[in-house]
Amino acid sequence: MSESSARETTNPNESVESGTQVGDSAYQQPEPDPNWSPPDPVLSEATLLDPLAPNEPLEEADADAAATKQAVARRSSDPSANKKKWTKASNWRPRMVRWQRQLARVNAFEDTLQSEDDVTLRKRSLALRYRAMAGEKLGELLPEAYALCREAGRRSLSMRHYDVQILGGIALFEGHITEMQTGEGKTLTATLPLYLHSLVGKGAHLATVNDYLAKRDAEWMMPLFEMLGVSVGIIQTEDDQGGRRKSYGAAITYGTAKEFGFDFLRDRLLLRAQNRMQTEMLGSGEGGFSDSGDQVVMRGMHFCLVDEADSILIDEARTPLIIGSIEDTVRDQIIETYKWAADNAPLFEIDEHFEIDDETKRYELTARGRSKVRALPKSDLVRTMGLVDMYEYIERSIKTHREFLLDRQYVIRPSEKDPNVDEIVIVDEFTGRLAEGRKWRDGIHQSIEAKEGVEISVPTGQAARITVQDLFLRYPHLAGMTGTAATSAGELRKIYRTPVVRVPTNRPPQRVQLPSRVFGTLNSKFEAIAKEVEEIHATGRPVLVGTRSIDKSVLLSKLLDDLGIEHEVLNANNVEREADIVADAGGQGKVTVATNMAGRGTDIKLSNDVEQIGGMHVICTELHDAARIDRQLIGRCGRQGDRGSYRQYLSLDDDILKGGYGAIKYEKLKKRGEATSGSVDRLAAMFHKAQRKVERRHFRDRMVLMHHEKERKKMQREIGQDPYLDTPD
Ligand SMILES: Nc1ncnc2c1ncn2[C@@H]1O[C@H](COP(=O)(O)OP(=O)(O)OP(=O)(O)O)[C@@H](O)[C@H]1O
Repeated sequence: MSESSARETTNPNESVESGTQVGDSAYQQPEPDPNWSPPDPVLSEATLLDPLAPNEPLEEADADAAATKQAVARRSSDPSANKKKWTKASNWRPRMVRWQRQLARVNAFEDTLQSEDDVTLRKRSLALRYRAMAGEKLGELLPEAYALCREAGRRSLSMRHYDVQILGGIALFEGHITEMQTGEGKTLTATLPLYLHSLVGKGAHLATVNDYLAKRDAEWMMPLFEMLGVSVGIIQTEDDQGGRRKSYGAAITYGTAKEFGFDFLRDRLLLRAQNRMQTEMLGSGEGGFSDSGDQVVMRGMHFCLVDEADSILIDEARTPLIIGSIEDTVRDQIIETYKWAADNAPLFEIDEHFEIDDETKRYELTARGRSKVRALPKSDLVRTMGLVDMYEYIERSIKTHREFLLDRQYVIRPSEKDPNVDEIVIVDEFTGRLAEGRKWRDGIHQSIEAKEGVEISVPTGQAARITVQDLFLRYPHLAGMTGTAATSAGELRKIYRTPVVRVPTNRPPQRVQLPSRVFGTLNSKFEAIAKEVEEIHATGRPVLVGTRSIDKSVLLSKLLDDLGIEHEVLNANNVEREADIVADAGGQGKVTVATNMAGRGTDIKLSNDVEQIGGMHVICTELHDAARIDRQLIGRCGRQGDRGSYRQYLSLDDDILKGGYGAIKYEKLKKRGEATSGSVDRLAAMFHKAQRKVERRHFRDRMVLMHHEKERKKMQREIGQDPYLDTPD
């Protein structure tokens, strides 16, 4: 079938190919420009986007937030990040001119530094630290600090920061979120502001999305920091308090946003406990000194660079971080009810016994459904549960039966604590990795445990909580990096006061988008995907196929086996071989089927021969809930100006349609889609519309959470309680 010709179909099982490129405009890669030349170190207005509209004053969400308030005030009073300066579009140009001058100053150091030995570099670094500690402005130290970093990168990692990376680093120092294309080297760029901010000795944090990336990036960049005499700490979920304290004691600390948040909460709980003890001892005449041996692990919050900023600052912001407290006294009753609901949920029929609200995704029993609940046999323990609670248990269990599926949203694994006991481990929707230690809230996790017959983890009350928004607003200096911030720029600016700038690529992008294909059914889509793999594989180009879930990676693997195509599968069940699989994936004739694990942080290097025959081809088998995740997969090809191509496959069975339009509308749309004789572009647009609907729903969830948290904290403060700690002071 020709790539360029659009055609129409009425057969749902047949592939439909769109004649033009479809979808988000962000997907559309320009044809490589033959006249392209490396970006002028001087950014042009066209390449560096204006950071949108003026910054609105941050609504004083919570007054506790004395610290938050101060942090924001400090950020605003920083001359380089002065809020007022952002209010006029005309003020954008002076900033660019300033950044260009800074870059020239960085470059001016290069020859001198290159002629110096390692010891002299380190002495320079030490001298910078003294100057910073003595109160010299970091902006003044920036040119030498960035030049030192660049030289250390060149010597220790054989990577010299490109000019565009230095410019990105300057924007980060000034509190921006920089949008850098996938594969442009965010990891190396991060070293610049981290090093500069670390000079004042208050710690610089890099927050990323998972333990794996925190460790990988820290270890990768470690030689550079070591050359400059800067210590690096890494926080991992399994670390004990002592290990954490040591890591936070380092000049630069890599960790996940989640761990930073939990450490903040644990420290806060500890401080309160110590204060209480001290007060009690004073009251009992024992004197005011107490030393329980426990110490807080963090040493304040000074600068945080958020990697994958939209993922952390936006996606993760939907759920607050919560530390659980003591066991619930009605534990047995609750466990028994979860089991009872799991056993009975499959007896309930959609429409007859329950309905699903398209907008809110809430499951609600109908009158017949409720009477069915009342009629169900129950043990004494369940019977003592309130009727309304019983309805809720059943509704929740119906939801988990329908929406939470084994090998998609979760896997069952022997527990790390006790290998004889199985446990549910969430598969992170955005990274495809196992999210060890994370649990769904609102009883969903327990409901799934009951469904799968594994031990039900005792639901706990909560002792402390913080939202991602509150956490990051506590840092006086905040910046972020991402491959895909532009779509979230408004939200980021409004909540975090961080303007978004786009940094140009170092070499021209050469990634080519092939027209999307739409199918009637999932099976016909996967068969066509397998055929495309076969065709591209025959040319020798490596192929990477991204699937949305583990079970679909297994399905495709079977189809490829049938065609006799040798391939590797990378999913959360196969983590041990990840490094080997990724190292090989860019070789000639390699085929790799991967879940979103092959997203952010997967740097597939092409072998030399592959670049000549067209680079890697990426196949996206389904749209994800966030367009950003699709772009991350696409970003595995065409990195650093390499050649590459990608194609999006869609089918009317795809989850995104159901998720976006709701079950009832989806059925109607499906019928229309099957019978459509209209434009294929319109069909594909329907999928992207569904994706935007899901994104908008998530946005609303975050706004509701923020509003709710704001009210909650106001109330806590009114009654004189710490807004982050839930049990009474
Ligand atoms: N200045 C440089 N000189 C040489 N190689 C570089 C430079 N900067 C980045 N690279 C290379 O570019 C590749 C991509 O880097 P990195 O993984 O940090 O990109 P990224 O922007 O984080 O991508 P993604 O968002 O897809 O994870 C790596 O192989 C890295 O070695």
